[in-house]
Formats: sequence, structure tokens, C-alpha cells
Amino acid sequence: MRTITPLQIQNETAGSAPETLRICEATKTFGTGPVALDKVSFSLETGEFTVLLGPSGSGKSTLLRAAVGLVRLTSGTIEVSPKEATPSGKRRPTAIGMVHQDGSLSDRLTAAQNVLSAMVPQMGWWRVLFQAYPKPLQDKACRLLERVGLTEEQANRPVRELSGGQRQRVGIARALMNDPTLILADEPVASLDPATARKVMLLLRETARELGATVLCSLHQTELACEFADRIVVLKQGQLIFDGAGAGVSPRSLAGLFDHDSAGRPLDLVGG
Ligand SMILES: Nc1ncnc2c1ncn2[C@@H]1O[C@H](COP(=O)(O)OP(=O)(O)OP(=O)(O)O)[C@@H](O)[C@H]1O
Repeated sequence: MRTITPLQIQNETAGSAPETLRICEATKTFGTGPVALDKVSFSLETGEFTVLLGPSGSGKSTLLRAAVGLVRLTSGTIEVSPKEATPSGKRRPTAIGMVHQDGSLSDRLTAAQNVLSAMVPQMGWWRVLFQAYPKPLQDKACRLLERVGLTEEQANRPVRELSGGQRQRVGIARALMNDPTLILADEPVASLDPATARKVMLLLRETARELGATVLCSLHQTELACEFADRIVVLKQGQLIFDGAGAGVSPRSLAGLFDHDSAGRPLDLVGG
């Protein structure tokens, strides 16, 4: 059994591996509201699967959105490493795939068209307007949807006709369309039943491993965090209160961190 205080930061995962994302004193205040992020600092090592945990309103989405430039920080920096090693050992510009909390899918488009929409920034406007994507890209979108467990028939249905779990899978397939080396997933299993949530997490971890991608994934479920994370980072009221290896940390003690008043009362993180 290990005993730590919640404010103590473990550096068990810190090493000499290259970093993909470096967050330095990230701070965000929305207008006159409470501080959403309060001097949050940590870095992601390449290939790591990091789960970002925290109660509702703790700043998880704000941090992920800031990392892709959807939120402008009040102060501090978030740097994505300009180049990444691929599984073949070559280096290429870091590509980011984002899985949005609400899916952010276009209801009127089919699952395949939603996946293809990830390529919009690289396409001419007319291709997007007429959904005239090159055949190799269409084939890739279909392969990805098959990979995430959707049938051909489902791939060609408007996403408004798909279930919540199927829509989450479409969101993951879309995030994988540009072969990301950094995947930012904002509660990808929110509102799914436990069995489907676990399947979607497995899929995310497996596909990330195949790509050699680094993952930062926000969750509410401490059980899933313990099962899937190489590393767990916990936010509470915008502050980083825990950063340590996922192995050996129990869901119960993580849940205890959420409720802790940060006054320094020791917490038992049960190992083994
Ligand atoms: N666009 C916004 N305008 C004003 N306040 C915001 C905005 N976005 C987030 N906030 C506030 O920032 C804080 C952090 O919110 P955030 O959505 O990052 O939390 P979260 O941990 O992702 O929550 P949840 O788990 O419920 O998604 C909250 O107090 C929230 O009300």
C-alpha cells in the first residue's frame, strides 16, 4: 500500500521518452466565472495513453479544447511537438485527431460522410460541397468504420439514425482519418452503458497502439481509467491534484480524490 497526499505529484512516468504535448501553467478564466484551469502543467510522452479524470466542471474539456486551439488560454502555453515518430521510425508532422464529447457529427450526413469530413481542411471546397471525395479516401473511411464495428449498411445511414454507441464509434473513426499521432478524446464514452463504454475504450486503445499514437482521454469513470490508462492525471476545480501511473491505483481511491478537500489529509492508493 502506498500513501500519498492528493497534492503530491508522482513522477513515476516521467522519463527520457520524447514528449508529444507539453502543457505549461495553463490557465483559463471565462469572463467573471470561476477559474476553469489554474496553472496546470504536465507533459505527455510519445505513445502514452493518459486518462484525464475529474468531476464535472473541473476543466477537462477546457484543457482538451485549448490543446487544439478551440479555447484561448488566459495565460500559460500548450505546445504540440512539431514532429512525431511513426511506428516505422520515420518522423512526420504531428497530426491531431479529436474525439468530441457530443460527437459533433452532422446529423444529415451519413456515417461515412462524417468520417470523410475530417479531410475538409485538405480538400477543395467543391469536393466538400458535392461530397466528391477521392476514391482512396472513401475506401479508407469505409475501412475505418468497419474497424470500429459498423456495418456497410450503417456506414451509409445518416448518423441521426444511429445509436449513441454507434455515433461514438463514428466520432472515433473520424478522429483516426488523418492517421493522428496525437489523439485527444473528450469523454468518448459519456452516456454509454458500461459494456459498450468498455468496448469503445478497448477500440480506442488498440487503434492508438497500432498507430503508435499518444492519447489524452478525459473520463468520469474511475474503473475505466484504472483499466486503460498508462497514466492518470486528475483535475479538480481547474487544478492538477494527481499525476501518476495507472497501474496499482484503485478506482475507490481515485474517487476519493474527487471528494477530497485538498487540505492535505493522506489518502491511501492501494497497490497490488
Ligand atoms: N464557454 C464557456 N463559457 C463560460 N464558462 C465556461 C465555458 N466553458 C467552460 N466553462 C466553465 O469552465 C469550467 C470548466 O468546464 P469544463 O467544461 O472544462 O469542465 P469538465 O471537467 O469538462 O466538465 P464535464 O465533465 O461536465 O464535461 C466550468 O466552471 C464551466 O462552467
